[in-house]
Amino acid sequence: MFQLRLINNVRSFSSTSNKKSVLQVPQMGIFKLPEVRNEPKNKFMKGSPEKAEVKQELNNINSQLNSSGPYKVPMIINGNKIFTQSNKQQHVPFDHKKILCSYSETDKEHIDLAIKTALEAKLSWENMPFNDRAAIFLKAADLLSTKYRSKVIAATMMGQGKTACEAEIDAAAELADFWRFNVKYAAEIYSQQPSENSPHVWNRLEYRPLEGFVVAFSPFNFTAIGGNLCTAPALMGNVVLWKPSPMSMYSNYLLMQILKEAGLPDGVIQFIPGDAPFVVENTFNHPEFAGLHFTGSTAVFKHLWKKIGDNLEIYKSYPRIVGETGGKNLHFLHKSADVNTAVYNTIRGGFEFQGQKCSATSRVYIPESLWPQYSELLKNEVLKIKQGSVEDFSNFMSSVINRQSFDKIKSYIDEVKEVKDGKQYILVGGETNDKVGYEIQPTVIVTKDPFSKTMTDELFGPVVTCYVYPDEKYIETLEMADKTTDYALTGSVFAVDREAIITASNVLRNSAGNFYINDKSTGAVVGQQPFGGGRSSGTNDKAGSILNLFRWISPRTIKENFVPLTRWNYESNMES
Ligand SMILES: NC(=O)c1ccc[n+]([C@@H]2O[C@H](COP(=O)([O-])OP(=O)(O)OC[C@H]3O[C@@H](n4cnc5c(N)ncnc54)[C@H](O)[C@@H]3O)[C@@H](O)[C@H]2O)c1
Ligand SMILES: N[C@@H](CCC=O)C(=O)O
Repeated sequence: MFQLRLINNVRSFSSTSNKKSVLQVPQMGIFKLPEVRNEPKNKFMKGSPEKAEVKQELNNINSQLNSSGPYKVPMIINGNKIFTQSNKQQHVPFDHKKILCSYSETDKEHIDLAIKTALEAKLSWENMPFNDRAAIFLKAADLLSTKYRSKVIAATMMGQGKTACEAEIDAAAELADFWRFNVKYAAEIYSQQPSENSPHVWNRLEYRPLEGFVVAFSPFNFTAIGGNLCTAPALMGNVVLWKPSPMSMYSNYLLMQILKEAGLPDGVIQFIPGDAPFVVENTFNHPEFAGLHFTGSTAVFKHLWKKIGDNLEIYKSYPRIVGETGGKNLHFLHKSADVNTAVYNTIRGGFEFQGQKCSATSRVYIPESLWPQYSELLKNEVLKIKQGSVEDFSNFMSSVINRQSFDKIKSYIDEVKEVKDGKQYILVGGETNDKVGYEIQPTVIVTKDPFSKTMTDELFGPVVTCYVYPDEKYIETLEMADKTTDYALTGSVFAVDREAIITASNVLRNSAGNFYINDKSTGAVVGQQPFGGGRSSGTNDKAGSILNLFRWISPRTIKENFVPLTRWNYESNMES
């Protein structure tokens, strides 16, 4: 393990109160962090304790909803739970009549209060020694992975429609990894110091947080992403206003409780559910707006970037803009590919969590020599997929998140069914049902048009489109795939032939920020595959890596001279 080399030996800080304290904190040791490893994932096998615990938490949620009604989620500003008159609801996607929670929406008065009290909390927070800041997030990771594990998993299952396995990967493992690995990366940043010192000089780098506050907007599809977007800047000493997604409100609220229990001082992260454009209008117009940490759709991110540009004259500093957005991710098979591997990975990549991952496989290129075998196996296996409530652990898939998403995906499928131009057809799936949940069958479309709408648009649902190419046109088809969409998030090549792998890697260099060889386009693990894409898919600042943390600091160079200066002129000046 590397060592923490803190430069600021003595700092002043106050703990949870907003009063400025004069308490001096000496540094009497250079502390080593505990070793960080990826959180092991439970499998929820029959009879396992973890399965029983999650089932119990699901029962607890149902009992609460039946006896007392939906959970009530407040804003949290400066540690205070605030309920307003304006309430919205989060539904259960696979049983949409059921309301999981109602949440209070922010108004102008409370956004102003959140900004004011965050800025008041800032000095104490940034002055807290790194060891203590680190301990808060390490403790939060441990609380999440033990005491709160099943509770957050159950909330993610009910609210976002994830199966137990998918919720485990996201809400337990990935978030614990984000919180632990970010601490390790922050320590690595702090230990990066100038390598050279002239005689009698000591050069240092101090990694200051940004001046002002950061705003985080998070998407519905990963509880972990919400928990990372607000905490990564906070770990580096920033204060953050977090607007969670309306469709992940309850699980995200639980994270605030964990952070509080872990010792996060009041005001450092303000939880402000609300109308997104309203929150934008009332935070982006502040001189102390210092950064945007966004994950969501490309259109929204581009809109936010323009807003920030329009307000540039207002700001004290140039705001940092970090945004990870949509994808149109490909699987590309070479004729040497292992067909079984390619098919099974396509099913996992395309249909896990109903295809609602930015990294979900949504276009597949198959050489014609493999198509008969590939299409038959794919069709037969997709027909075996069980879909329904996530409370039934034997289901592999559930429902998409809401009515808007259901209608959008259905409209794309219906168009393929209705336009009988002989260019595309449905190989398997294509049925939809919104009676109980927003259910869309796993659907495979086959197209002769490599630029058809389902080959280019992000659908964010369980729809995979296949394009069959002549075996001898491998390079040309790779080149075409590179130019097919504006997105460049994830992509995979399936091949045994090493030359084919090298060719794909070269041609697709800028088509994917995460490139996989004989593996699916989804499932990046913190600490192993830093995640993010280029082009319209985002700023590629790699969530859960050291690169992301660099965006939340503004380094100060410090040079100290130990020897007094005895004259102002130089030796060469003495001759004349
Ligand atoms: N690249 C990645 O790492 C990554 C990860 C997860 C999700 N995503 C992308 O996120 C999208 C799905 O998530 P979503 O449906 O929650 O995305 P979304 O863009 O609808 O919402 C994301 C966040 O932005 C807010 N928002 C919505 N409209 C807004 C507006 N006009 N102004 C300001 N904020 C606004 C939402 O309330 C939410 O908090 C997909 O496009 C997916 O690819 C990307
Ligand atoms: N990091 C996740 C995707 C996050 C986007 O939704 C993956 O690699 O599958």
